[in-house]
Amino acid sequence: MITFPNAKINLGLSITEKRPDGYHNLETVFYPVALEDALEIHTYSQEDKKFALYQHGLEITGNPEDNLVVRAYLLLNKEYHLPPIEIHLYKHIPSGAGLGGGSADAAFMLKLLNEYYQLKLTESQLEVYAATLGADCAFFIKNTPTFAEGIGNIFSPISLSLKGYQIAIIKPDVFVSTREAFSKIHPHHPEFPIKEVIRRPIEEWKELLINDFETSVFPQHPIIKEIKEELYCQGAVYASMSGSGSSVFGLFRPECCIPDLNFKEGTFCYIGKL
Ligand SMILES: C[C@@](CO)(OP(=O)(O)O)[C@H](O)COP(=O)(O)OP(=O)(O)OC[C@H]1O[C@@H](n2ccc(N)nc2=O)[C@H](O)[C@@H]1O
Ligand SMILES: Nc1ncnc2c1ncn2[C@@H]1O[C@H](COP(=O)(O)OP(=O)(O)O)[C@@H](O)[C@H]1O
Repeated sequence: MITFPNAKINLGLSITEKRPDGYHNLETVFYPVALEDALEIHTYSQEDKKFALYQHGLEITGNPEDNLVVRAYLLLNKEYHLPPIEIHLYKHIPSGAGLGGGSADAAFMLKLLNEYYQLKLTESQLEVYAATLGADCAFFIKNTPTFAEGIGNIFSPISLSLKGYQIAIIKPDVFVSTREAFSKIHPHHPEFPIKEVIRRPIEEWKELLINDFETSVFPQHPIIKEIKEELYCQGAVYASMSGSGSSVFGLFRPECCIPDLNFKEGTFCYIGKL
């Protein structure tokens, strides 16, 4: 059985408080994007191993046992004693990009196992499992536009449709550590709350909808700022870094003809429709 885990972008991201546990409270809107990995599972015929993971496409750092699809499988296996499985993961969403690719894979693995082995888990139960695998992971269970607060794990649905808009996602060949990006932030409540800004016309977002990580990440990686500026030059109605970077997205009007985007070699570029 096969499924296609998709990426997300952050529309605005405010880091509001540092918590006693070292984590930060934040506010953001997660919006799904049709940039997809492919994830396939089969019951494994050789029963001497619990799982075998075959990776294709873009590279993922770390050991196979730490891959979030494996962690999702082991999590459900602990409770439901699942048969051994063979996993094929084709990575198309770049990692460490602020696009939630790892979290999407984990959440879609939970949904896939639920269906394949008829575990009859409800959406709420899947969300509880997903939340243990990563702060934003549970978002991908419903996978609809969502306002997130807390450490990025308390969700409320929002009514927002960007259907028809085009999106360009550009990721330069630089790595941003999420932990380090957080450590450079001075938390504060935003002047214009994201939940309100998002209801305003998209033309106003450029001035009002802010990703706080840009302030801490841009000075260290000017290339990310340059990409954002280039997307505006090319006609984006709104452009921003996603999450803690290093990808930047630009939203273009449905009728806009996105010109050829020429970035340095090694830069990931995706153009699609919302
Ligand atoms: C901030 C967001 C917004 O979308 O960034 P992106 O991952 O999308 O870039 C996410 O919520 C990130 O979630 P996730 O990527 O799962 O972060 P984790 O691995 O749980 O945390 C990495 C490190 O970031 C810090 N961290 C993370 C989340 C949070 N609310 N406060 C924090 O201070 C902690 O130091 C933690 O050790
Ligand atoms: N299936 C997976 N896909 C991508 N990254 C994964 C996966 N499993 C584990 N990881 C690890 O998770 C980290 C964060 O990945 P990802 O969620 O794609 O980035 P981001 O948090 O920037 O959105 C990577 O450093 C990678 O080593």
